[in-house]
Amino acid sequence: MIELRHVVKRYGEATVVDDVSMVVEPRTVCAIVGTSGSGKTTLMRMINRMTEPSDGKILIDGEPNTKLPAHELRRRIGYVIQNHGLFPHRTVAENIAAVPKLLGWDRAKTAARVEELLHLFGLDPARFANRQPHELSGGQQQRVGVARALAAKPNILLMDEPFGALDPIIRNKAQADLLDIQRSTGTTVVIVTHDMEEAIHLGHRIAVMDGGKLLQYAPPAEILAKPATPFVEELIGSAERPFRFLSLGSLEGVVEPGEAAGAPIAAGTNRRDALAELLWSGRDSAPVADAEGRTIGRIRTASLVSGAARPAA
Ligand SMILES: Nc1ncnc2c1ncn2[C@@H]1O[C@H](COP(=O)(O)OP(=O)(O)OP(=O)(O)O)[C@@H](O)[C@H]1O
Repeated sequence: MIELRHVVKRYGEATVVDDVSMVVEPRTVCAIVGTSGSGKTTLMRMINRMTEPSDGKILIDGEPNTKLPAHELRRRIGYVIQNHGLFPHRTVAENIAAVPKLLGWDRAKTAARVEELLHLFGLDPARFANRQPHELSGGQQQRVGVARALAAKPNILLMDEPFGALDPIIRNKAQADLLDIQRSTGTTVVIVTHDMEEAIHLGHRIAVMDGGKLLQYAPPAEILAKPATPFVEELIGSAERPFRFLSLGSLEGVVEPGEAAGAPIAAGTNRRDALAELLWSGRDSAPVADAEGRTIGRIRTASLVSGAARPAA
């Protein structure tokens, strides 16, 4: 658990993080969103003391983060930045092994971990382990950046706009991979992003920053349904709001008995994607199939549309 208590950062006269208190529960993803210069990165960097607060306290699993020397704390917390920050003259394997090496892991254990991570991120060790970062695509470099941050199995992973430089398709894949890995390892993730879409997709809770202040800290559904201020509402984007709301919902609850024509929609599809499929194929209903391909009922455009309405207060 990460707990921020009245955290403040000042640079000269400017207060860039202004009395922020929040708790990130273990095994969850917290997405920090806000406009440029709102203090997102500064807030996150105070967790691993890349930036020291001017005031306030940060506790990790109940202990002040000042208990360990800063460099030791940083080795225990994974950190990923936008342009991956890989060492350019080291191989992929050496990059991933950097923190285990600092922690004094033996060769065999380190090599096994590097191999495990390369497999996990879909990078065949025989092809990729000995390449240098410039011999990889942007998406591959970013995967190596995340693998490196996870190498020593940190409980906490901090990510600063990690997918900002990726094209939309690779970005979706990187987000899906992150969620899979987060679920399977139980890592607590704090991710800074400009993109509300990304925050809604990844975050169990979203922290909205503006001018150094934490305006709202709540689960995505609550941010969408009850934005705390006009700024939060603006950030959500009123035109996008119903669709973002739909994207949070599964088909469970809207599947009804009955038949429908045409290609089935997978039961694991979110409501927004299912609606898009119905609209695009010009149907007002579609069969729904489970993972084995068995039809389990149908969905109707009308019931998806009514689920996009603002929830009753
Ligand atoms: N070392 C520093 N010295 C002085 N001012 C700083 C320093 N680091 C950050 N700032 C200022 O603090 C404010 C918040 O910066 P920060 O990087 O946290 O914002 P951000 O929300 O992450 O922005 P972006 O999305 O553009 O990265 C900015 O006005 C920035 O200029």
